[in-house]
Amino acid sequence: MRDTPSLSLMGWLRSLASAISAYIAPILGFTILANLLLLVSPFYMLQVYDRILTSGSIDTLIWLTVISVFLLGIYAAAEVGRRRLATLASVELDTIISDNMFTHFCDDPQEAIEIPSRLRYTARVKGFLSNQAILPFFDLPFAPLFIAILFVIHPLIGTIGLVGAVLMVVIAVTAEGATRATFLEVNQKDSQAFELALGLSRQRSAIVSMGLTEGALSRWKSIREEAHGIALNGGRAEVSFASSAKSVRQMLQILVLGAGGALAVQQQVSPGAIVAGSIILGRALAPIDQIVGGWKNITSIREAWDELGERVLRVNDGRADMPLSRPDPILLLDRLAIAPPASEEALIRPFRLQLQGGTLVTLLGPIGSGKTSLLQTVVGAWQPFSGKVVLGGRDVHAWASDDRGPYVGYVPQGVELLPGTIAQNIARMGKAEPEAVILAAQEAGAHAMILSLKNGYDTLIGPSATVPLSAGQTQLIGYARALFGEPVLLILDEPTANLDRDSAKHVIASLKEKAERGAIVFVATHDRAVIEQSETVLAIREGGVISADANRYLASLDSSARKDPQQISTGVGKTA
Ligand SMILES: Nc1ncnc2c1ncn2[C@@H]1O[C@H](COP(=O)(O)OP(=O)(O)OP(=O)(O)O)[C@@H](O)[C@H]1O
Repeated sequence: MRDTPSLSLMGWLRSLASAISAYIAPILGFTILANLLLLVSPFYMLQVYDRILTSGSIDTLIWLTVISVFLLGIYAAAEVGRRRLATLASVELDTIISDNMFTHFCDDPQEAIEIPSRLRYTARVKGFLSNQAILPFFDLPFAPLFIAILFVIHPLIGTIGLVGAVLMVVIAVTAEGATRATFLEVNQKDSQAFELALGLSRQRSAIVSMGLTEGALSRWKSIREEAHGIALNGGRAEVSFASSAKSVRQMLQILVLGAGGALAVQQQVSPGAIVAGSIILGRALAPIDQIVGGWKNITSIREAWDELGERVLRVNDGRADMPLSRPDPILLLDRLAIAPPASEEALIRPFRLQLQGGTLVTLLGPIGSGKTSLLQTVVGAWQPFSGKVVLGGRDVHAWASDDRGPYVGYVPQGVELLPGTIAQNIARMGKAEPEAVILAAQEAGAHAMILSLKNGYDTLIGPSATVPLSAGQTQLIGYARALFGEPVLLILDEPTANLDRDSAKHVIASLKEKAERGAIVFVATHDRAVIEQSETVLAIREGGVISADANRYLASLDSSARKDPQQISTGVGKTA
């Protein structure tokens, strides 16, 4: 979270306006109409006090009333129009941000972590428009017009209006300076509390089993208490500014009435002008009053806008690349070096490897050596530190994820499924023929297990699930998802880790079968049974990748009677 916003208030308003530019002109049109029609009531008062009361003409009064009511009807329609447009603009903005958010989510692993907070910021910005809190900013430019009318009524009344408006702007500017720091501090504490709550909800078992409840609760309480303390102190300033603005506005209206009364006694203005002047002053000051009263809200939106950043606000040009055909099953890791996102040092030094369809390769290495990192890079989730991953002649990282995805099956370590049904998860959340879903489940050895569930393929996963799936069940469904659509490249990270012997046997047999049918199968594993089915092993050792014939590797393991993959030495040659 930044301490100061990157944009000034005007800069922020300009940036917001450009994001919803299509709506600005129509909202402005309705605003002009509504503000001009706001003059109907003071004009009506002026006529009633100065003409009707002196002439006693009931006919004129009736006509005047009918016309005024009609014009106020148009005013109401203009208000509805601009409010509706503000809501539509909020929907448009939400769509732009969501589209961009998911595009960046695919491009940059760091963006995935940001999504929950970005969603909270988006809701704030959207609320600013849908709650019509933006409209006082549209009304503000009409304040000079109303003050000019006050000058026409009488220079003294105009001067009171002008001084009052300047005073309220000073209150607004001071309020911004005085409350911003507090607001940002409270927000920071709120985010800390939110992250702690998220951690607690994910680690309930560890907390309960090891008696961490009291410690977690006191940590939570201390963050909340700090936030409350700051909010209470800062809240006092905020309430003072809002109340000052309100009472200044009331006082000014009294002053205008008083000054008007004095001028009327001296017959410098008519009695109607006193009432009209007071109403017009009220209209001139209303937007400033609303802006000062909602300052906390505005600070919060500006912060959200800043955090979202220009990137997620850029309008999508809607262009889509031409989908590419099924790639040839040739995987080239070309001088590929691996590093976790944002890391400045390579975890795995450059290596070269080419795999053809029909091969099953196992990836070995001690814990933390970079197996998962290597697989994440090969599937396109992480950018290479250097070098390229080329599938069927196409650079995986320059290939749009949605277009590339159908040709890649990936079972990550610790599979997690998306909220939805089992069938939707296997079908990768897209539309699919039931036969294709069932085929993938059968190949993964998950079909019987799924049918044994009460709702079969319609069993819900995620927050709406009645019964959570076990780790093994989740892994099998994750494997079926990877097999769906017959991908060219299958990448699996410890696919047998949570499985019983029979399921593991089925998975290994199906991997072998997939390879025999032409796919490239690349598996990180500690499971000897997988290595026995593979032709080649790759081992990560001290930041380098070495390759070996799987049979020779196993023989060397047996001869040394050590099962640690780090021990490969015999028959292992460096990759090109
Ligand atoms: N998302 C990430 N961001 C930053 N660093 C990461 C990330 N994921 C892994 N690392 C780091 O990369 C290194 C290798 O981790 P990786 O998970 O690739 O190892 P591994 O060989 O798969 O281990 P294991 O056998 O335990 O699964 C670790 O030091 C880890 O801290």
